[in-house]
Amino acid sequence: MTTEQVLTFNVASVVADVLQKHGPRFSDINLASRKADEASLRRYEAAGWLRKSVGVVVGKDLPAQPSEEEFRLGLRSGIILCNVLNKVQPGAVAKVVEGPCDSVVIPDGAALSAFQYFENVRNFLVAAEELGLPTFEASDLEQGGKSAMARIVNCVLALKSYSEWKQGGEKGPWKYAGNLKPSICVSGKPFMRKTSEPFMNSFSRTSSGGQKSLDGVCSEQALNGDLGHDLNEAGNLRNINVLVRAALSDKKPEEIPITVESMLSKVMEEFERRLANQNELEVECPINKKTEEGAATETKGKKHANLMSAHNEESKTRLLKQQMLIELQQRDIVELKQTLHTTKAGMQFLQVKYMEDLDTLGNQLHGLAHAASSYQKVLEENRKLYNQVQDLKGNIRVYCRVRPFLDGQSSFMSTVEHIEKGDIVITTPSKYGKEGRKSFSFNKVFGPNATQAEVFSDTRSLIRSVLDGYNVCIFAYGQTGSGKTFTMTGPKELTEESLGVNYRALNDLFLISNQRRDTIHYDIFVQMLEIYNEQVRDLLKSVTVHKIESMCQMQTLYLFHQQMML
Ligand SMILES: Nc1ncnc2c1ncn2[C@@H]1O[C@H](COP(=O)(O)OP(=O)(O)OP(=O)(O)O)[C@@H](O)[C@H]1O
Repeated sequence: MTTEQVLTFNVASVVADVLQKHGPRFSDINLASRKADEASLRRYEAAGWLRKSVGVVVGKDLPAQPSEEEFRLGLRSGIILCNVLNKVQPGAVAKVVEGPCDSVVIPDGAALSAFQYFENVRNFLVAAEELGLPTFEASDLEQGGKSAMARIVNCVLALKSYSEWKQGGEKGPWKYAGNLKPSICVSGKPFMRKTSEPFMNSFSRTSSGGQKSLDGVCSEQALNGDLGHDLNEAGNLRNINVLVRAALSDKKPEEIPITVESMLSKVMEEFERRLANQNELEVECPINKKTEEGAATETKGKKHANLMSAHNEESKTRLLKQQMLIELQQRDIVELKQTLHTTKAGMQFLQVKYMEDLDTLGNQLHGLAHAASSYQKVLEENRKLYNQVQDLKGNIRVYCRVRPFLDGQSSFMSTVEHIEKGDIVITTPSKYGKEGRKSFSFNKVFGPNATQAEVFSDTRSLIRSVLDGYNVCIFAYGQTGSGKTFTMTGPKELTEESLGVNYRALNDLFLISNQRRDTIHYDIFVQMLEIYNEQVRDLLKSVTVHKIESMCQMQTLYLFHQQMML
């Protein structure tokens, strides 16, 4: 086929058909919803044009963007349709019933009005058919339904197209939906009103003249399932985008070029098939060979050729874009792989380092445990040595403390002549010679000025021996008023400095036991006893009295009362 010939189909519809037929998952992209949107757009277009054509007053019943039902009701009376048709083709409808009953009130208004409507609709349909427009059935306006609406909208849009063709000066043959208008194709066939035909038959879109005209073919094509694609080229272009995306959406990047290639080859096949069909049709239809139509056909052919090349260009551009996208994604994948590799290596390095750190920590812990056990051994050794020192110092230690003069006593009455470390010399003025001067030796002698802390300092080491498991006994001995209570407890008004041996010993006992609490658990018990006139009295259990003999058998005694007598 040469480019001079006219294409009776558009390229976009071929591509859309192929994509619909072969595009995978086409049904998944909600075809129904897309068709509904498309139908709505077409309906709005038809309604808008009708309203514009007939004006606000006549078109008051038809909203600008009507629903299917509103569209049907708006056109049901046929008034708008007839008026529009008369505007496009003056005199096409001879009589238009403007009111439901021409202002005559009829009791059974609804039925009669319906008849009046049929009259309008019938007249419109007859006139439209004579013009070669795709028509619908009068019952379509009564019953409604999707396919009925599609037929009505198609008819209105065809009328619109026809009107635009006329307004454009009727240049070239009028074509709608890719088919030449039969009034031009079929030469010598005048427009004929068929008002004399039976009412219902006159509404049939296929029965005109008892045979199917080219209009009929056109109508049939327009009314089949692909109505929207064949009628609206711009819509087809939009659809192609949607279909291409749908066909490629679930494909892997490496599959896209193969898929696109296969789609294009199918488009070419379909295109060639349709060309062949058209050739056959042209052979059968000598009308197309009219010389007066040659120029127009040539122009149309060129237009289609241009359109085809534009489509090819567009397809190539799209293919290039997709290839670029694929390359970009492949680069991203390579980068991601590298990142993954680096991260993996980093993780492995961290794992090795973590294991090394764990080993080091384990070794250090082992060293610490070893040091701790050594420390315990050293500590034990130290304890033994400490207590051996205590033994060497003497198991029994005797200290002497000289009480100072009390208030009211004169110091020149003192019998203490001399004190030096562990020795004290006492003089008795009433006796002379050897008897008047006596010397005594102790572990240590504390003079009248010795403080409570100094007295306790020599006793302190024994408290630690108690906690090491040794028995210790501390007691004070002396005549009445010599200062036993003062040394062991302290004065009546106690201060930190004046605390006696008992308080200080107990403080040390709890302090050391607390320091050792992590390694040794101590239970500490206290007894408070009074021994008087050879009788022992438990001050915490005042009823129990023991003989002094039984008391002597006790191996451990932590605390002694200041008046303990042996
Ligand atoms: N080193 C001292 N410094 C100051 N005052 C002391 C000292 N020793 C004892 N005194 C005082 O001497 C007095 C008698 O002391 P304390 O009561 O301790 O004697 P005691 O031996 O316990 O007597 P008793 O056997 O009758 O109970 C108290 O008033 C006490 O405060």
